[in-house]
Amino acid sequence: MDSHAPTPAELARSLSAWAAEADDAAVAALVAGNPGRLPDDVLRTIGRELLAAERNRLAPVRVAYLGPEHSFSHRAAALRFGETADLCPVASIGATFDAVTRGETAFGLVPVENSTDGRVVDTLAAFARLAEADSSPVVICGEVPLPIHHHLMSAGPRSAVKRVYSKPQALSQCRGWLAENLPGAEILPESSTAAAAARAKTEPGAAAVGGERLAVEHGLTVLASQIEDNPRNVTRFAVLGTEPAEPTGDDRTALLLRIPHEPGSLADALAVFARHEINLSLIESFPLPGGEPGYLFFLDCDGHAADPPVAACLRSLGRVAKSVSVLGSYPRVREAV
Ligand SMILES: O=C(O)C(=O)C[C@]1(C(=O)O)C=C[C@@H](O)C=C1
Repeated sequence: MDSHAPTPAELARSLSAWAAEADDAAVAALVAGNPGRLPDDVLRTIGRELLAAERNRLAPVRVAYLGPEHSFSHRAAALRFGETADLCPVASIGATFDAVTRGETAFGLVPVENSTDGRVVDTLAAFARLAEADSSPVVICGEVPLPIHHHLMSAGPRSAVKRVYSKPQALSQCRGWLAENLPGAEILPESSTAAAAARAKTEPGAAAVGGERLAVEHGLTVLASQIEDNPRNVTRFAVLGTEPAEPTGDDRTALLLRIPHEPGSLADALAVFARHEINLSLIESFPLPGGEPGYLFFLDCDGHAADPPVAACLRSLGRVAKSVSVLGSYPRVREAV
């Protein structure tokens, strides 16, 4: 018998872990039986928000995200935990990890990879630090694939734009459009799309690249819409938490692998996945922290670390790698929301 009564924080964590999957099933059923004239996506949003509001009423959940408000990370956090959750903006991706590590928030949302621009370096660097520290309680317990549409916004007219600010990943996702349409403008980094919009509001000659909501909230004019180079631009966010997610039968596992810096060691590691018939959906190399020669490899594979085939694969991998860290196993979300 479990004699330990859950604390409010534990209750909040397990409620929201439960609710994310339950929401998916409940909302799918609601949409399948859509009785009225509301479009399915509107019904889906209402269903999700109502369930999240009830969950947050029972046990409010705190979630850290790269702010300020109305960044894409904010959007991903609101989609996953509801607008009624206690959504806490922080200044950087590293600070999102810190908030969860220190228990200041139960969860955090961080961008991992983008369909146009690839990996988000700050996030991989934070995971690399986490694996080095190996006592960290932080795990990936979910994912949010979010369609990303960028807009050029400013307080002044397009003819006055001399500088364009945004997060480097956002600027890179619009690289072609910016080169073609604003060849004379300086392209400058900001800590987030939301920070760029705040700057565009006050700095003459400045424009920002970011989501439409930023223009509304800051009273900026949208000078050009949907300027991303790839119309199917999607960023996948990881949900950070401290409770591992249970297997669901359709999961993904994120791994960090350190292998000997010698010929054939990557091929040996990949051969283990082939032998165990485990499919890989991501592989990224990353320089070792501290400048040692060699690389870390981030891998995503199908299945949960507790599934017998994945567990067997991880055991074999342990024999060819210097170290294998499981960053988290979590339910796969197949469709961007
Ligand atoms: O700047 C933001 O709005 C963020 O949430 C960060 C971020 C990222 O770094 O990938 C998230 C989604 C988009 O790809 C662009 C920017």
